Amino acid sequence: MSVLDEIIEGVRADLAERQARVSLDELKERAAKAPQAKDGAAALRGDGVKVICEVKRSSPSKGALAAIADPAGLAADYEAGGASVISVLTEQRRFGGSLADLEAVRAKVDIPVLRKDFIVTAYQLWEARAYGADLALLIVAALEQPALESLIERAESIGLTPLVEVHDEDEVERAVDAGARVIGVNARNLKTLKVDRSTFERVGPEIPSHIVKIAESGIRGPHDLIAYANAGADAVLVGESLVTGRDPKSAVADLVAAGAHPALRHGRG
Ligand SMILES: O=C(O)c1ccccc1NCC(=O)[C@H](O)[C@H](O)COP(=O)(O)O
Repeated sequence: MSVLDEIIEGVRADLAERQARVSLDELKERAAKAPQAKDGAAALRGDGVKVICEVKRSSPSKGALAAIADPAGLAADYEAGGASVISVLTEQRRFGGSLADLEAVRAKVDIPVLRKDFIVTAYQLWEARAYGADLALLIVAALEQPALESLIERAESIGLTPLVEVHDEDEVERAVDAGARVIGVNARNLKTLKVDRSTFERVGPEIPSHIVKIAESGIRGPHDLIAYANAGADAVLVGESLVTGRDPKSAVADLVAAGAHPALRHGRG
């Protein structure tokens, strides 16, 4: 069984437990009361390279990274540093996240919030909206094509921007065929968990220009952002280097400054 399969097995078990406690109708009622979703795609477009900052306590590849007693406070620091979107890992078993983290972050920041999880059912999309997310991650490798298509459609219909994650050229084709407007290329191989930063250089050019392109994983600082920008990224998604650093707000500000450098403007507008 691959790491992804193992993670999804745990996700499905936790999901069954939540579904037994909270009906879909209750979630929909809660979603109806949530603040209107912000436009996640718009937040990632424009001049320069935008920065998505992640609330990440632990990971299958590295184990414990940071305790993060106050996820909302961390997200506020990210926002103050100039982040365009906050990513909240809500998977519990391997990443130490929760829907409570998502709710707390949503209540604290004004920028769009991404629910980063292993979404395999529409119920999880309703959860995302009910707890205040504006974007939701859909991983192509975790979904058969009909499920990918229907989850993208459902996400859009309830106001969420789907961030569709790919790892290779075939997955880009599947994401585009399914109607993705925002695609993230993850440099972390989900079978080996190794990060290969050249993945974006290879896979990014396969993504049509009208789609927002995000480079995910392995960004250690401005030099990695610049490399991804030069390969055509509109945004980068950063977790580990921010949560393990001493000053997340300044680290984000350094990334944002690098991303706003006039030399990087590739004119998406
Ligand atoms: O981070 C992991 O070990 C991991 C393993 C299996 C599936 C997903 C995983 N991470 C999720 C992510 O995509 C990253 O948290 C995100 O791209 C940020 O990456 P990084 O800056 O390298 O923490």
